[in-house]
Amino acid sequence: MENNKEMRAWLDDLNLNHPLVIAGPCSAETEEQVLKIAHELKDTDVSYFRAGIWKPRTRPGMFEGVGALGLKWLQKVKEETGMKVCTEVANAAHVKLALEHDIDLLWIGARSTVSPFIMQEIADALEGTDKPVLIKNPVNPDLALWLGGIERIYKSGVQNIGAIHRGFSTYAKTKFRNTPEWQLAIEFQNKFPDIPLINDPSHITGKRDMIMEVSQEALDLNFDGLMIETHYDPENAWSDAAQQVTPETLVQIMVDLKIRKEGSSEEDYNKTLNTLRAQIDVVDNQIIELLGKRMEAADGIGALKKTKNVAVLQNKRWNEILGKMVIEGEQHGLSEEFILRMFKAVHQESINHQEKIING
Ligand SMILES: O=C(O)C(=O)C[C@]1(C(=O)O)C=C[C@@H](O)C=C1
Repeated sequence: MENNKEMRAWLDDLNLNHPLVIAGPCSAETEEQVLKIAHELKDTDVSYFRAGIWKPRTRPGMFEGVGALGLKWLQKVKEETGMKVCTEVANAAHVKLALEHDIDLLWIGARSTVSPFIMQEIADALEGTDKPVLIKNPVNPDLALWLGGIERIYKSGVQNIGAIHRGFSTYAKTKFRNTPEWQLAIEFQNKFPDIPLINDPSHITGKRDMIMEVSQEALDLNFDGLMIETHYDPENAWSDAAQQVTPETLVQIMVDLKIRKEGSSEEDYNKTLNTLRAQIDVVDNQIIELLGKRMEAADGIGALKKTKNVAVLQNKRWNEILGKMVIEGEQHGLSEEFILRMFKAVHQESINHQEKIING
């Protein structure tokens, strides 16, 4: 699969002057609930009304969605509000039913994207459809698996394609429900700049009061749109109650979000930008030179350890370095998270160098 300008045609054809907005409840609960939310979203920036009807839940016995009945409610939303509608599909039977009910856009969830077998089954069922199909990232931060899933759908003749970034599972406790790992989204855009990329702040944050900040970060990183779970009574929603916002809050978020331009043609801006970029280029070269010097010293240590048969890993020394660098970093406005990530990478490179020498 190669990047291709046509991949974003379905989005460009909407001619929006704002990011694409997909909103609606996590789950369709009742016909009244679906229609009430849809009417509240009707005259807003929302282009696609969403509602989950087949819900993949972590444990059995939880509310697993109303099933095919919900497709009729989505059809009613279309008739009554004129909004396009969308839902998640997780197997060939879902695809068949969704297409039969003329659902306008389908998405594939993170728990499906992890499985090449289920992705192939869904791809085969979608063959040749002109409905846009959006593929959520797999639960684990694996860009190749995400792209592989998209490729399966694309290869079955689905031209109108897109991706949803919903964050990634992690064992570590973080402030997110699913950590965004923004680097992965950036890499995605570098490889496929024309596949529309939609951010899902609801699943990334798991908390409604963080949705604004994550949505803004997504727009700052050139995302094409947002999918935000919306319910008139979030606290009493049948699923994901903590992360849904009311239609009023959604409208306010859309007003408050700053939409960034790709660049500016103003001369002053470009002059200053170029000066600052030149500074960055100089510093980047210095960093590389210094890292090279650091590795030369590590090579020396490796050679020395080889003569005395001493282990490469020296945890006491390593912890001293980390502790000192975190404090030093703080004094230079560098976050602990960054310092830890950076020095762990430096340490690993040093170990790799020494391994070569000691076992060479
Ligand atoms: O000080 C050492 O013994 C080293 O091998 C250097 C170094 C480092 O790169 O800073 C690398 C490996 C050890 O775990 C500790 C520190």
